[in-house]
Amino acid sequence: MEVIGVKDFNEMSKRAAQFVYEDLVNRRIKVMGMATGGTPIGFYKQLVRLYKKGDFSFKGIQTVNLDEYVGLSPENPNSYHQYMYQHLFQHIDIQRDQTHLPNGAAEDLERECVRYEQLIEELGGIDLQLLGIGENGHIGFNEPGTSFHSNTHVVNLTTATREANARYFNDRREVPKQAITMGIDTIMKSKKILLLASGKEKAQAIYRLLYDKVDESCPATILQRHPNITIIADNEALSLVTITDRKLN
Ligand SMILES: O=P(O)(O)OC[C@H]1O[C@](O)(CO)[C@@H](O)[C@@H]1O
Repeated sequence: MEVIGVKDFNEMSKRAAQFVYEDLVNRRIKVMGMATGGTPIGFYKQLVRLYKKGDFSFKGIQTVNLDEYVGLSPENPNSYHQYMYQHLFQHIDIQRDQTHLPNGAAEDLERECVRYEQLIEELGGIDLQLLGIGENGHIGFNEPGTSFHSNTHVVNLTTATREANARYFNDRREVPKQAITMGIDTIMKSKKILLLASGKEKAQAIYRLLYDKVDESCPATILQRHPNITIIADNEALSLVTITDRKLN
């Protein structure tokens, strides 16, 4: 595991975009796992900037997102479909059939989970998965207590997660109670993982990810067992981490 410490959100976003862009340009990524939330917004902005400066094409690349809210159609402004369109897809040369997210509005959610898991397999698996981290150590929408053996599944969101995400909705009562998320096993099968963290609210989760016993009560601890993971985090998120454990920027 490599931990790269940077000054702030802006540096984290730039560093992460360079990291991914290099892999894209060198054709090390065919299938890229995308994340949503506040953390990767700067990353997407920087990735678009690099894309616009260079001559890289997204032709041949497929994207798969970690999760989507249950009950929101892809057209809903709060859906992760719209998030991805707004922050990335509309700015790059990628066609609709190259981008994949779970359908939170599917009639049969169980079947949708199976379809999504199979799709990832059929694409050949994820070459690079981008991750954020929840304050309680969740990854994707895998809340504490989720089995490490889980595949794509429906989750009941905790009150804490709904509260944390309420800032994106007009009314907190609109925050869905469920989501479809890749499971922990789905995430762990990715060939490479890049996790981003910014802000003091994430310090405890990063500390637990690095030092706690691997246990389902903190989903992110499983990442200690991933063979190829890089963490890019800012000073506040790394404030509980000893200096020798970071590669300083
Ligand atoms: O980046 P944020 O907005 O702090 O969210 C952290 C995590 O929470 C989620 O948005 C889910 O609540 C994850 O997708 C994300 O990794």
